[in-house]
Amino acid sequence: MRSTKTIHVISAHAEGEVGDVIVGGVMPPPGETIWEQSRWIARDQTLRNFVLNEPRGGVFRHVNLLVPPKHPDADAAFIIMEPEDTPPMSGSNSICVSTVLLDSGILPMQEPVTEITLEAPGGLVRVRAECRNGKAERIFVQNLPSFAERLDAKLEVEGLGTLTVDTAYGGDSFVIVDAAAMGFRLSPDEAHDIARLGVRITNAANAAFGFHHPENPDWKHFSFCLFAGPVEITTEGLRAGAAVAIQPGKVDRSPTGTALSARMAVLHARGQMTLEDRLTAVSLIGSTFTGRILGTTEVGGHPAILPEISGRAWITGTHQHMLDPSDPWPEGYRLTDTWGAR
Ligand SMILES: O=C(O)[C@H]1NCC[C@@H]1O
Repeated sequence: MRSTKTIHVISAHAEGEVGDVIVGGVMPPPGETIWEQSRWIARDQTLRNFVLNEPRGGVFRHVNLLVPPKHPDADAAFIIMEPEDTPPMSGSNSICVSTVLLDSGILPMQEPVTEITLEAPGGLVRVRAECRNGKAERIFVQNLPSFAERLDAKLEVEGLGTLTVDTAYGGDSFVIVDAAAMGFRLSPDEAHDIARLGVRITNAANAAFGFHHPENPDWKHFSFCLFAGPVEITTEGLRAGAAVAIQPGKVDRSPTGTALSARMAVLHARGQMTLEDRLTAVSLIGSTFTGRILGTTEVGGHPAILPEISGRAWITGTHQHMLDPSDPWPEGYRLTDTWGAR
């Protein structure tokens, strides 16, 4: 056996969505801040290609690189690599990272509750983990300040006509469409159509509006399209289906923590969700994240909420990714049969 790289990974999923964690074998990238380091990873592409492309990755995989924190309050920091983007924050990935840090012993666990602070590229996120018998059973993440951007905007999508959409930020940028108005019940058999249409809607919103974050001028595009199900009132709070199309064309298996945060910001802006409410988002595979609004704030003078999301993650294995120097595809490859719903 010979290898010019050995990258140590603990694999995990959060409510169905894969979020692997690189725990060794990669030096921290250059940059004064975690955001700058994440921009370096996004520009350089070498690590992204190595772990995300086939034969080591696939379109379903997200990979997180642990790096030493820059902020004095942070216990750990991570850079998120998604199929096409290297985003400010991610709900499922932050839940996977927290679970791997605690369940594998990288950070000490205290039962019944462990509190840690993580530094995501977009900022600090406080994490509370409910822990029992050495397992972080539920992770609560205080996500980045989230805000509604446009409400009831008109968006022309070729072949679909004029759609009424909301746009919002929940740690990442969303176009939000009404699932029922698009003809979806949000059942698993609709995944391919949701992926395909979602990418068209995201691309149309990028062409028509572009995204603007008042404090992060680098994040200029919409990453995702959320197909939002109707909000039902149950004895346990509010409940709604959620399916998120991820570039280049797949559906999040989890209910998407950033989407839940974005949706809570929109519901709050419309006066349809208060600080007393809980909103449970249900994914196409029936998994759930639950959210609440901890308070209100401002982002660059824009009204925003402080969201908390919670969900569960499980470790699925460990890998040592290697590169034989004679491998003709050191950066791997992507083909459109699986890389993007057509
Ligand atoms: O939960 C989330 O926010 C994420 N899931 C995969 C894509 C998003 O970043």
